[in-house]
Amino acid sequence: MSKNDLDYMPGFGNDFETEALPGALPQGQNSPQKCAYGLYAEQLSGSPFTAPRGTNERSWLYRIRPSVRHTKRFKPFQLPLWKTAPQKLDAELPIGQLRWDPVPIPEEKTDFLHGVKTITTAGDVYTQVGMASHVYAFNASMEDDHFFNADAELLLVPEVGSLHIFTEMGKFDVAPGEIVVIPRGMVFKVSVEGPSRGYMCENYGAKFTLPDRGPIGANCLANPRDFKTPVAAFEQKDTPCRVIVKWCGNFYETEIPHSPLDVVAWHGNYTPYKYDLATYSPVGSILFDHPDPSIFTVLTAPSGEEGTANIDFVIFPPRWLVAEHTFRPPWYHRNIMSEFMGLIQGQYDAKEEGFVPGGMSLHNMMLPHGPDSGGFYKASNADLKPQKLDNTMAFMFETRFPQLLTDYAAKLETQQDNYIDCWEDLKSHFDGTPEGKWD
Ligand SMILES: O=C(O)Cc1cc(O)ccc1O
Ligand SMILES: [Fe+2]
Repeated sequence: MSKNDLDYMPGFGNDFETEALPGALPQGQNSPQKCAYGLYAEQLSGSPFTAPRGTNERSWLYRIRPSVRHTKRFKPFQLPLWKTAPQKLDAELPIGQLRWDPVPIPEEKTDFLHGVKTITTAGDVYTQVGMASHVYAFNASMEDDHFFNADAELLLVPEVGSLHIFTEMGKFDVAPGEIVVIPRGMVFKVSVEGPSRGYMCENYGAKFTLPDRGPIGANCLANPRDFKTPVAAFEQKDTPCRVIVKWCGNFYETEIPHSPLDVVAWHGNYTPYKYDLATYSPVGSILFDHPDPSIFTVLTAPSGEEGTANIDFVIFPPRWLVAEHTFRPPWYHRNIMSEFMGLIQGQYDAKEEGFVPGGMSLHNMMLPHGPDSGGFYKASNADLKPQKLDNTMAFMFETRFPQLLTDYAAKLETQQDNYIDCWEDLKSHFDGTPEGKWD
């Protein structure tokens, strides 16, 4: 392999092409009678063959062995804390509002797959709608184990520790502050240097794409060139390996005598990619009032119904607050969409205390929420000069479906029993006068 096998190509949804050995990628056709280097040609389809051009996704992989040689007989594999929708709604479990402190990172040797714990599931994997919100916490690399998820596209949001991800289509380094998206069906393994923690969204539905910008125009928000797809990289390893598969909520393993990461060249538009959240160019209110948080959407997974996302991935990045005569933090609200939030860094402006990096909150369909009492009084009395919100990076997995809690999440010892009390000190200021009473 060349020393540049950790290189990236810019662009979102481009038709890329890349080869780790010169001449490995056929030119002018997909299926030569015999491929260079004796490789096998294989198509990986991310959309039905007949999807409209704008959503048609597939890649051609040129590999040492075809994927059918990377899956032998399957036997069941257990990952009991990684759950899948549909879950039955357990009347004993709370619906929210809920908040948790960070999950501890295990001390015993734990790899990525065993580090995933499901917090909520939504929709239905069998009909390819909905999602799951997970946390991961682990400390060991997958050496000879590999994984692919037939159920979902994966969006990983690291909070502690960089992830080194070797996919069929190339290698990534993903640091906290960056995100990575791995398409449904793609084989990969995750390596780490030490304790690692973050969040993960499983998208059972249509792939994440960039939101339309409407009147914002052709620039800002997440710009396509800031998305990075790796160049081809492969390993030729003829020692025992395992492939673990997630398929309709069950896990299976299969043992093979070689590495499945053997793609020497590829071309196409069905690819993994990473994105640095610091390159997001937020657009906001520059005179008064507070826009809906959809203005901070990084990626959206459409549901088929216009404007109603299966999932929106939204961030709350560092930014200037300049609105005049305005209550600047999030307003109080109830929402038909369900909001799972996490914090990658610093503080969130609606919750200065209690919501810490690695923690999470759940504000489910139609359940009221908004700034805690401290935040409300501070913002109501603030001097409204321009203010820079620094040292902050929160995010939201927002879905049109109710997010059902797992038993694990409901019983997690880091759940804050007193979360609901953060609104306890919001008083009535109504005394019949237009000024109200504020003492
Ligand atoms: O609940 C939250 O904190 C997320 C959020 C932020 C905001 O500015 C407006 C609405 C909203 O749901
Ligand atoms: Fe909200």
